[in-house]
Amino acid sequence: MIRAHTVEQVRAAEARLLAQLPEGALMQRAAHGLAHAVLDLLGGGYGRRVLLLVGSGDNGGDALYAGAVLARRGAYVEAWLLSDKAHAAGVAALGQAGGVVRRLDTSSASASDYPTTEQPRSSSRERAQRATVSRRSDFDVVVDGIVGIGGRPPLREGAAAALEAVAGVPVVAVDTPSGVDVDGGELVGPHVVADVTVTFGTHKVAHLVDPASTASGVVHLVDIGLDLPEPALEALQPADVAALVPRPGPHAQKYTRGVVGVRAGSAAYPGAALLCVAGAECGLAGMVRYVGDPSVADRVRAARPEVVGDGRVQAWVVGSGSHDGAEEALRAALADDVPLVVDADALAFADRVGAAPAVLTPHAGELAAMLGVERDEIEAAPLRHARAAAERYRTTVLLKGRHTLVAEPGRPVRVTTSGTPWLATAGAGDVLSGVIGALLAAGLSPYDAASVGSWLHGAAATLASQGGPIVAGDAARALPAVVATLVG
Ligand SMILES: NC(=O)C1=CN([C@@H]2O[C@H](COP(=O)(O)OP(=O)(O)OC[C@H]3O[C@@H](n4cnc5c(N)ncnc54)[C@H](OP(=O)(O)O)[C@@H]3O)[C@@H](O)[C@H]2O)[C@@H](O)CC1
Ligand SMILES: [K+]
Repeated sequence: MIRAHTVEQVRAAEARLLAQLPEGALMQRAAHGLAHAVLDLLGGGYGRRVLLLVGSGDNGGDALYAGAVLARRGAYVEAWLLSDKAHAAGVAALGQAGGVVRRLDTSSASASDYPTTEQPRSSSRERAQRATVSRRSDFDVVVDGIVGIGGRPPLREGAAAALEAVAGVPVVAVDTPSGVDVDGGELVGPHVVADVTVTFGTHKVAHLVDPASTASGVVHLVDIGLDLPEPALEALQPADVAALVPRPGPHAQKYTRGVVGVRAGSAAYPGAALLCVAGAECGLAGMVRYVGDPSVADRVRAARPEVVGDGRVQAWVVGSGSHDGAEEALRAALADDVPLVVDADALAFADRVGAAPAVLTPHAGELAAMLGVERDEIEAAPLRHARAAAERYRTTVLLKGRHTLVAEPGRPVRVTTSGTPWLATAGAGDVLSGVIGALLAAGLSPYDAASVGSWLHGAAATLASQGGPIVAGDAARALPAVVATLVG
């Protein structure tokens, strides 16, 4: 499991550990992990050129100490101090290791080596640009030590200008890409876009949740020994999914494995029925029933002879392509008093679900309609809105996206990081709702069914895609192979 904690949780764990360790030990752990990640990226230290962007806090301290390690490995290391409060011991350590320190907030284009003398004031943007514009391509890497968990977005003007001046150079962010909203994963102004983020102790929410995760690049976690509580967020990994995927016992038969019923599709949208059934027929439940428009039911049976008609089920999937039959389909499914997946057209009636165990599966547009906000508000803050919907409906809400979120009151939000951009294709959601329905029928809780289903769907799409285009049915067809790899 990959876990992400809030700034407050990290600070509390850090305080407990700091009390047990010699002064500076924690920062040294962080800095060495950071330095080694930079060495890995550069393929060594000797002859490499490293620029440190250093803010006023310990994030800059990490960068400076890592810079000292790199300088001792033969790298040319230059630090631009963006604040006159930069970590003093770190500055001294870098100087002793042979690094060059320039104070961008007090010096001009002819930035002199640390210590500098006070220069006439000009705007921070001008100073940064003058000091950097001729050198932007000289560096092999920029280490972003501007702000970490103490930062308040967006990035300040001087820092943003320094970043602009080195655009195009690969960036390693220290702990978090500076300027992102660390706990919310939102992007509210200028921020660093990192190629690699080296973080300490635990992941932060912004590393996993969109849109901020797009600014984090590859995230490398350095263990510094923090003892942490239940996370705010978690991302299932293959071993976690393998532990949760239902398997038939030695005496299993179709009914004990669970029967999933599909009330989806309509004469107007027969394809949704076929795709939802394709997901439900992933093999994780013992049997699939289809109930719907007779002409659609004929097509489902013609395509999938294993599918049977109405009868007892352990879970229902309702709403994909149901069109104007969605309300009635939901009413009929609720009457059975079994867990259900509420998708697409049925989401408009999600209030009727009440206390029934359920997974609501909106995309951003559908969630916007449910919460009465604009779609772009959801896209700018998916985590906040997924949580709000889970509270509002008191149930499990799966918000589809590049990194799908599963929120349930009182539980860490689960984020899906399997998948491929090629999965953004018509009908993918229909397949997903069918897969989740199968997992519910097999006995998983709504929270596990939604997060495991989403992970399997993403992994199946990645397998089917092989880096190229796919259609929704390809993901459904690849899903058994993904499960076989996991449980084999
Ligand atoms: N916790 C741990 O376990 C460990 C933590 N460690 C490291 O410590 C880091 C946290 O350090 P931190 O607390 O000193 O805060 P940090 O993020 O460096 O900067 C905050 C200062 O920046 C400023 N500032 C604020 N917003 C800004 C903006 N938008 N744009 C520009 N400047 C802005 C503001 O100062 P101001 O200028 O307002 O006085 C604020 O006080 C953490 O991320 C990790 O790297 C590791 O060493 C070891 C283990
Ligand atoms: K940073």
